[in-house]
Amino acid sequence: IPVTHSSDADVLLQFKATVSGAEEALPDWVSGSSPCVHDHSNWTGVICYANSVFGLQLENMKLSGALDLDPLEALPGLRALSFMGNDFVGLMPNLNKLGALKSVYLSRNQFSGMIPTDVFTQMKSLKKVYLSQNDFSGPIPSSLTSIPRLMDLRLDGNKFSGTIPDLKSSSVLKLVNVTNNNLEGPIPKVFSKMNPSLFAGNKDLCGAPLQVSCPDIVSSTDSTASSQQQLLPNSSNSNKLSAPALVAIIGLSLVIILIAIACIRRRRKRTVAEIHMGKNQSSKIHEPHPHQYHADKLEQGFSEPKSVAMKAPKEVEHGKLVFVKEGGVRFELQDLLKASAEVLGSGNFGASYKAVLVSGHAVVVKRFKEMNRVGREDFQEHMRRLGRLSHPNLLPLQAYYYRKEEKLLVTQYYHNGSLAHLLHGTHGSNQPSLDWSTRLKIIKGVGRGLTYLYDGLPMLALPHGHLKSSNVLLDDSFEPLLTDYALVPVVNKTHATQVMMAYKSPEFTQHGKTSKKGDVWSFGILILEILTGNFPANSLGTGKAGDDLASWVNKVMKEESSKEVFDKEMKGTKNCEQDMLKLLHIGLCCCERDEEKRWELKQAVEKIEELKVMKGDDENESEGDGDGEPDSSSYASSEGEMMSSKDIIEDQFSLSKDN
Ligand SMILES: Nc1ncnc2c1ncn2[C@@H]1O[C@H](COP(=O)(O)OP(=O)(O)OP(=O)(O)O)[C@@H](O)[C@H]1O
Repeated sequence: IPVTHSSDADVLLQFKATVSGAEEALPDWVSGSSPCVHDHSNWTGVICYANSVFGLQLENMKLSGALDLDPLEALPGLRALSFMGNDFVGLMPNLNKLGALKSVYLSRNQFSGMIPTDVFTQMKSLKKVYLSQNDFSGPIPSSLTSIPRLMDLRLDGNKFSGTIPDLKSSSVLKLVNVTNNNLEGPIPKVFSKMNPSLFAGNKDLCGAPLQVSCPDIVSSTDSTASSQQQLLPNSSNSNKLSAPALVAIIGLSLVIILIAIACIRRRRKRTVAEIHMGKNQSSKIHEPHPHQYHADKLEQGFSEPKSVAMKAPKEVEHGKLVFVKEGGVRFELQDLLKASAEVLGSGNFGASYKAVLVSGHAVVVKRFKEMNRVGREDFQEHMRRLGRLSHPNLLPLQAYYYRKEEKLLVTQYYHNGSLAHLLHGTHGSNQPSLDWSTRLKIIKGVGRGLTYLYDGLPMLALPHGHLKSSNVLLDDSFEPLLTDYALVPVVNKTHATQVMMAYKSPEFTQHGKTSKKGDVWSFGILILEILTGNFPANSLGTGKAGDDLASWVNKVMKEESSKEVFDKEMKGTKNCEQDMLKLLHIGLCCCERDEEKRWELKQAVEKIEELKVMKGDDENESEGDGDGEPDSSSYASSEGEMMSSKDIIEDQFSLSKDN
């Protein structure tokens, strides 16, 4: 039997002995057995390739204490390490002896202190460095600038201070996230085109992409001064100006002032027109026919957002935003109104705007009409309840504004947008269609978020109530975040029954009653939408019974073949067909028309969790990520929990290919 060299086992056992909590978390790491057998992992959290250990994925295992990586030096094939979501403390572990690593994931621990400047000096192969949500302080280590292939750097949620080093040496850097630190000074030019929200929540950062200009530094003042000297007559010469020259200068200034006034007027007009356009779109969206809804939705919801001024609701100027969570960035309603805003779309309740505050913090403000089911006090109590919820797959509510006629709910902005946008919107060539492993990861996350809502809000008849693909946002690593959840108790009943997803369920449309399984039905539709790539128009409108997505899937499976059901744009499906069929079956069981026979959420989620997130190995997966590697879609590369062995295997492939 081809097994790992005994030395790999010895090394891992030696490492295990240094980690608190490993005894309970890694019971199958025992002497006498082997971490890899026939190329497959035989020990928890060990990833194997060519019968040797090349990855450790020890995430969310309650491991604690200091992390000493030195014993791992003796694993020649080691390329990826993930310890995310544990309770490790102390200084940043020493990576210097692990020079061949390609990915290091240490997010969501309690590492602290300054990171030595030279920690990454020997790490020439690193591509992904995740240090988010720890307690690191001091400057961002400058040795990061010496990593030639660094693609993805996450430093958010720490206490890094000082300036951001200029990472221009890494020509392939695609994403850097430094939100919520204490950074200051100019943002290096190389990041000027990135999303401003990736720099939000810092002490004093300035320059593009933020809309905060940096104070003049001496050299630029000097150069401005010298260029001014060239353009304007200096004082000693000014006496010598002739009368015609003076007339020309005054005339020119007047023309410039007139042009500026004209531009400001035109700009104002355009802004007002754009606001009107937003209103028209929102009235269009209430057209009764479901297909019309789809077409309008695609047209307005998924197109490029437009810049507008966010209009203050009447009297809003005097109101106060109420923040529902401790900590985090604080701002006033006035700051929101002053912020530059874009319409993201007009939904069933009102428009949603993206607003970028002067600090660079990007938020979404959703205006809710038809939200008067309860009075002010009960509304506030419900918002506080929502504020107490916390789960990686729920978009947290940050703040709300209450006024009888209209409410505003404020959440963080996510630049990847919604699942609906990714499935049905137009995406450029740099954003290929979602692959199988990413789709499964999204469904798993939605299931986890729903389970949390069911456990956290047992008193609600419909804990989500409005689950659909435009209410599933995606973070940078394509982890899903549910939004617009738990609003049924505060939405006017008639409006809720007309527009909210759970009221489109068969039991409500046929018998006018709701049950907790209404959310399961929406989940089933969402699963089918994700697998087929078809927009579930009928589940949103008043489609005939038997004319919905589930019936379509059943029909195609019966009359043609199950293969025909799946989205043709879904890549990475090779060798995953069994799991795809299983998931399709789970989706159908959640869509069962007979509520009695329909699965419980728990059952569905357990079945989904049994499916492993593994990337398929389609030969035709050719979209590169810019450095000639087979790991095509940037989003399939994992953020911690979903880092599959295949992901890491592909890292290994790319490494051997690069060398
Ligand atoms: N926090 C956010 N970050 C990024 N995009 C968002 C955010 N919240 C909403 N969006 C996007 O803005 C668009 C409009 O959302 P909105 O919630 O107003 O309408 P909807 O989800 O289409 O319909 P409904 O009102 O029925 O929920 C959608 O494409 C949605 O995905």
